[in-house]
Amino acid sequence: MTSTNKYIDILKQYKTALKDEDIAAKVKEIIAGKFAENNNVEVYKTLYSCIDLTTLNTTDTKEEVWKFTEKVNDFEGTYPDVNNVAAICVFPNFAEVVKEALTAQGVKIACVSGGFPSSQTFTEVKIAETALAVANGADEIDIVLNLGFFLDENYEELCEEIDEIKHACRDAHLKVILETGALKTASNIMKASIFSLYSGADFLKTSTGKVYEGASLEAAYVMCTAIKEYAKKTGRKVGFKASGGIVTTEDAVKYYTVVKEVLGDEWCNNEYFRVGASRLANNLLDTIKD
Ligand SMILES: O=C[C@H](O)COP(=O)(O)O
Repeated sequence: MTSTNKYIDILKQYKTALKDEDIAAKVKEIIAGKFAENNNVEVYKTLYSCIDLTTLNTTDTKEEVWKFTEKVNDFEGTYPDVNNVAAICVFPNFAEVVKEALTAQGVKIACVSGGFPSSQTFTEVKIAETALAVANGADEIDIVLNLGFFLDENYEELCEEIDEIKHACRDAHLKVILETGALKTASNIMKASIFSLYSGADFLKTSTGKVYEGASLEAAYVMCTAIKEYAKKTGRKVGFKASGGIVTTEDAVKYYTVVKEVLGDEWCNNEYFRVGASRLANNLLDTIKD
């Protein structure tokens, strides 16, 4: 068997021929039936603790990243019954700054890597960037799947590259971003999810929040379905991260609702669910205070 066949055989174990209109109908049904029961302050608090608080600006400076981290430190004890965010997410060259500034307990350092956000660079560069981020303090690495390989159906190189980056992560968790806005169809999103899962992803993440359309509930539904089926077949639980354009409490509760309905309560905590966002945290706090 050639190694290309190996990847085709993996796909055959899953239902990958999905109709976009069926997925849209399913999501509509879930939100109509279940959103209201999750739209409460306890869920807002859980969501706050699932945030990967993100700054990914071309203009970010060391001083700004330091101040950004201090805000997370200052949060401790401000709301005694609200846990801090899950992680601070920055460009890899700022891992060291966050590591030095961070005093808040339990908050992880997440770094985008691997030629983020395009993923268009040499595999060797992606590996080196990842290894440097980890050496500088990253607990979590967010990379973008190589969409060029995916669209070329070059599944072998696609999966091997993720696997090599996973090794460079050592003990750090690897999140694989599918860039669902570029993949467009539910079938593509399902296939990209499966390849990422079998290449060692610890989390599947929807989007970079750059250039392409960000997260969608339909993409979340497909990715969570892949995670569920994969967990059933292999016994390995992989997390889900929604990111890109998630701003309001209502947006966040909708993603929580999809995760809960597809994956269940076991996934509704920051070990298995994250929301990557630069603008959500204060909105959630405002709704918690009201
Ligand atoms: O990974 C996180 C995203 O880049 C955040 O996107 P956002 O700025 O739309 O919240």
